[in-house]
Amino acid sequence: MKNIVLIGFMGTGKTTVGRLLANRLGRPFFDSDKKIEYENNLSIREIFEVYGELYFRQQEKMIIAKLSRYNNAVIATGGGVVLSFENMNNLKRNGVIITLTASVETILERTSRRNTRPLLDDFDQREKIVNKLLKERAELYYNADYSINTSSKSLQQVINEIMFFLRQGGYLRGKR
Ligand SMILES: Nc1ncnc2c1ncn2[C@@H]1O[C@H](COP(=O)(O)OP(=O)(O)OP(=O)(O)O)[C@@H](O)[C@H]1O
Ligand SMILES: O=C(O)C1=C[C@@H](O)[C@@H](O)[C@H](O)C1
Ligand SMILES: [Mg+2]
Repeated sequence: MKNIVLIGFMGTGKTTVGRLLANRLGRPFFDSDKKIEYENNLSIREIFEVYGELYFRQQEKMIIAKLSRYNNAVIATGGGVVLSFENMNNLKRNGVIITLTASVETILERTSRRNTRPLLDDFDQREKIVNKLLKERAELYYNADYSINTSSKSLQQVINEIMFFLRQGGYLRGKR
């Protein structure tokens, strides 16, 4: 069975929704950011600080290539996974791609809860940075089989909407 792959901007809920969805479906869950942290024995923040973003993107490519070879998994990706065609080609080969979106306001609120995202470190400029990155990436996030706006939706509502799409699309082969 195909992997279910969540893409989308920081704070749209990929990690949280992915874990819950995997539980619901009884499938294994992988988060590419978490995998990179584990394999490097460093946090994303430390990787950016010590080795820089380019190194992080290389690590991300390697991990995405590995995860794409799995079957039947739920995969939450990092917000910048769409920046590489190679990543998206790998993920699409054996995956159904779902984009999570959210309003700028929602993104700012959700990403301020924990300061784990080095690209949003400059607190005074966060709104500007989010708007800039969203503009640069908006089109790339359309590169999906389905898209859900998660603003003002509960986690349960998001999961239910994904489940509906997966059933309709025949991606669950009759499983609940
Ligand atoms: N639908 C939702 N309603 C309320 N809170 C949510 C919702 N989705 C996610 N959250 C919360 O928003 C925060 C960010 O979510 P999460 O870390 O899953 O985002 P992400 O897309 O994985 O971000 P990143 O790209 O940085 O990894 C978490 O505190 C999570 O609990
Ligand atoms: O949007 C991005 O470029 C990022 C999102 C996070 O998931 C992490 O992958 C990292 O902080 C970079
Ligand atoms: Mg995440």
